[in-house]
Amino acid sequence: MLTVDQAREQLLAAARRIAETETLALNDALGRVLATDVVSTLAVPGFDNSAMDGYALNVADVAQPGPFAVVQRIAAGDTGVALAPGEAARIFTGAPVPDGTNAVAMQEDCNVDGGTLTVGTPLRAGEHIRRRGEDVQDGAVVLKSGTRLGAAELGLLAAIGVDRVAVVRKLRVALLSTGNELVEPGTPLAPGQIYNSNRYAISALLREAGCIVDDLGIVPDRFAATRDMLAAAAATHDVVLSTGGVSVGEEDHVKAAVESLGTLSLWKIAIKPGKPFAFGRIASAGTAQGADFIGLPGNPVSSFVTFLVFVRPFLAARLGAGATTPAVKVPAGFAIGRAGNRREFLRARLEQGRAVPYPNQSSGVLTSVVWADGLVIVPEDRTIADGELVDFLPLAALR
Ligand SMILES: Nc1nc2c(c(=O)[nH]1)N[C@H]1C(S)=C(S)[C@@H](COP(=O)(O)OP(=O)(O)OC[C@H]3O[C@@H](n4cnc5c(N)ncnc54)[C@H](O)[C@@H]3O)O[C@H]1N2
Ligand code: MOO
Repeated sequence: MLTVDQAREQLLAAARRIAETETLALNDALGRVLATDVVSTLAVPGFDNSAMDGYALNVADVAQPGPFAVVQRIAAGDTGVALAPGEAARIFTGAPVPDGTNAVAMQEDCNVDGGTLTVGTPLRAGEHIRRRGEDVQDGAVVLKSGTRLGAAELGLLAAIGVDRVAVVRKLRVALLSTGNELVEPGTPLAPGQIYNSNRYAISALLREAGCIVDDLGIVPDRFAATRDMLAAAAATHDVVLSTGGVSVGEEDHVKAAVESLGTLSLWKIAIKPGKPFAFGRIASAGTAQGADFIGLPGNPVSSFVTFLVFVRPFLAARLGAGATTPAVKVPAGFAIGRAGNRREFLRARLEQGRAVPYPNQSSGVLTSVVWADGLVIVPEDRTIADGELVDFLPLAALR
């Protein structure tokens, strides 16, 4: 068996970075990956400005509490004129401080009587002034190529006046489901049949990972049809992903068809759930190097977990982005007395700061993933004592 780390390393090494880019308006770029570094052509803030509603003055001019003569009024969007010694300006948050200012007094600390200001609380030089460039300096690299654009990144791009960004084009993924027992929701079940849940869960995970998904449905149970479908998918997609049919005893045409069109490695990975996992490449006339093939295990929790642990970082690498798995240390709200030989990802919740696993950890129980807000990592060959610190991966950070 490969360890989780070995499997991840091999996948990342095989991930060919997408070179094509497109330029999008900021509002269309949410979740996309920056294709170039972004350098600011201006400073933010662009000018020294007031952090408070109050009075701009110079504490070196007049011994506090004053008096200062209030001679001008500067609102946000206005510009003032330089202060002479002993003068103050009525000023509002965000307004440029006039030359000669070295502090702003909050209006709550001020007493104004007929244009004469006294300040009740002693002020230090620099207080309540936001300096030019304290957020972004002119010429600074504000975001690096490979950054995934979230709400904060889009706000920062707007703050430096950028309205369009070059991003890596989306990955095109063909999704197929294998299994004669599968039926689509909306259709009645015959004995022995189950609903195709992976199709919906994995399609959603792919879209959350920034992919365009073409859902090819349930593969027909014939070799030639399967091979033709895979060849066509590989010609027009970056990745072909299937669920089911990767374990040992399976009568499954996907594996044979992938092998007839390219290469396939069936991996046994020391991970629970999700031990069987297939990875390969399908050659095609349409693309120079063909499409990647990923075969996820059929059990719904196994496909979900292996997607998060392996496929998500692989797709991110193809887009030139990093995918972090930000584990936090939390005390175990459980104990495991017998060490296993696979690294286990328990579906768990934080309750009073302790990680509590869902009672049924079977790889068919999708309720465990819905219930959980994270995955506890139980290392291979280890027991866990109640209260011991364990790694917890918040699901929200993995999607
Ligand atoms: N003798 C062995 N049997 C199994 C092994 C093994 O090592 N030796 N591994 C087990 C493990 S671990 C897993 S995980 C599964 C993976 O099997 P496959 O990837 O071949 O998946 P299937 O056999 O097709 O299905 C497994 C399970 O999942 C259900 N399924 C499949 N597709 C879907 C879908 N789209 N939506 C909902 N549920 C689906 C399927 O009905 C089965 O119940 O193999 C073990 N066996
Ligand atoms: O590893 Mo399998 O994924 O237990 O069900």
